[in-house]
Amino acid sequence: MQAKPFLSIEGVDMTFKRGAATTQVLKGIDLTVDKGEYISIIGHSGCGKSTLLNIVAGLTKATTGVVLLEDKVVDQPGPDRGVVFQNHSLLPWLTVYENVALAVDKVFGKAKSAPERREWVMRNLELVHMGHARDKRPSEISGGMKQRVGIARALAMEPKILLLDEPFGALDALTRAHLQDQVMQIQADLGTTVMMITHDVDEAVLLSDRIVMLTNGPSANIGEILAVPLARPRDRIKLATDPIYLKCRQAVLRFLYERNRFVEAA
Ligand SMILES: Nc1ncnc2c1ncn2[C@@H]1O[C@H](COP(=O)(O)OP(=O)(O)OP(=O)(O)O)[C@@H](O)[C@H]1O
Repeated sequence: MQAKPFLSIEGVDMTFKRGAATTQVLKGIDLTVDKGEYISIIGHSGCGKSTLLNIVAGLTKATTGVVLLEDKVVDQPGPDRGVVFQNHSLLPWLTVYENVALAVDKVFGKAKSAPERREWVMRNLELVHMGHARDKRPSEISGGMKQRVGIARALAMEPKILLLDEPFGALDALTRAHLQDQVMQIQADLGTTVMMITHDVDEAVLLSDRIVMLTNGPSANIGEILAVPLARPRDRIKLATDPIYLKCRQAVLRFLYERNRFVEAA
């Protein structure tokens, strides 16, 4: 008998209704993700990437179809799915430590003692190298640092899967590269399963085990899935001339700019 998939998206359609108008955004999405896999979702603006991630997060209910995480139906948000958005969602009146502690207390309030929870908050801040800024408020740290705290907060809930919605999209190129390396390191250390939305072809190839390419909407579906057979750990400088890297990069570019060229809606 075949093993059950870790995450399974089955026959997902999504139609939004506004008054008499209806728009079908996603049509017939089927995807399975293995435990420990790093999956990227790529596609042109407005094709439905965030909608798909929100359905997996339990923030949006699919019109038809089902999402199963370890065989359990996803029908609401839960701590087994840690979500990080492009723009950090830290509470501005709390410190870095308190932002993470809020999530930890909510999830582990009963299971861990107060000292254990404090140690766990700090361990997760250290994981993203933010322990030194524990007493700062979000307004006192950079955009990249805020994203790192957001990642620490998501990881501190010990989610089964990390859902990243363009987590590096608002960052400058150097900060972005630094954070990509950190996320790769964390994933190698913890074996986290990740589903990440990105617009960035190099980011998708560098980080992913597989790249899921969505066709243009309306009624977007999965046009192609590309396996990225690059050994880990991955080094961005060495990969810049690696023939497998270049071949994967070209395959994604071809999909996006030849077969599914972006057409701006009228
Ligand atoms: N709550 C909603 N109500 C109505 N339409 C929506 C809603 N959420 C998303 N849409 C529409 O669904 C389509 C897909 O949006 P979505 O944000 O999922 O795309 P995306 O691929 O993530 O875009 P981008 O790359 O620009 O972030 C868009 O046309 C958007 O206007």
